[in-house]
Amino acid sequence: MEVITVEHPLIAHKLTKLRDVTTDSPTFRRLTDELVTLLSYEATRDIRVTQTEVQTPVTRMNGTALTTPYPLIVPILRAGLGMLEGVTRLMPNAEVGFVGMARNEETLEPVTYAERLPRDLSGRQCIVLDPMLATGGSLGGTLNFLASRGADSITAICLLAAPEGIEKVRHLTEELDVTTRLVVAAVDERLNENGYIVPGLGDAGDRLYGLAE
Ligand SMILES: O=P(O)(O)OC[C@H]1O[C@H](OP(=O)(O)OP(=O)(O)O)[C@H](O)[C@@H]1O
Ligand SMILES: O=c1cc[nH]c(=O)[nH]1
Ligand SMILES: [Mg+2]
Repeated sequence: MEVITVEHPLIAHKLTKLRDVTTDSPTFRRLTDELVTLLSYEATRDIRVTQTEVQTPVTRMNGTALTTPYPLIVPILRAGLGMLEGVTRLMPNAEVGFVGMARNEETLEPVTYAERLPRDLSGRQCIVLDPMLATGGSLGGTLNFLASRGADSITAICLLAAPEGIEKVRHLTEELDVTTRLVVAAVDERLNENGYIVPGLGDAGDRLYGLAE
């Protein structure tokens, strides 16, 4: 699995604001949206394209069009939903599949409560959205769903990742034999005893949408 940490002053600035405990929900949502749009620039670098002719006001020329079908966009609910608009704004015609997972905060294992994905993803590129890659259980489970339906190239966009989660997902993708890239704004130090990313930004879902229960 290729891991791309996008180093850019705008990303570092917005991520710092996002981490700030005093940042309120509306600002957190806006910053998440802006960050995912910036990360998408790197995450879509290997998106498939075809040549197309275009008539300019002056002449005809060879141009570029995204190959259809576009990559399937898959936000992992809840927190991944906060990243959806930032990607679909760039590819308005892309299809969206959904995976709903909530981590059991005692076992740290993800529980899947929703799954709405196309049955056949043979030969399809997919872009998975989740702000946090902590133990890797949630992203790993989603990669399993996509690979079992035949997806052949998966890019995950995360805001923060822990080294422990990256290693777990790396092993899994070797087993699954699916080309996977991770595009991330920062790789943090570690997980704490509660499975939270340190220094991190807290619970991304709660900061976007309020306490779950
Ligand atoms: O790598 P992991 O250890 O699986 O942890 C990461 C997951 O935890 C968070 O979701 P959460 O379970 O809090 O659900 P939520 O989005 O509804 O808040 C986050 O958005 C990831 O999906
Ligand atoms: O730090 C973490 C770990 C898991 N999920 C989050 O939202 N934050
Ligand atoms: Mg949460």
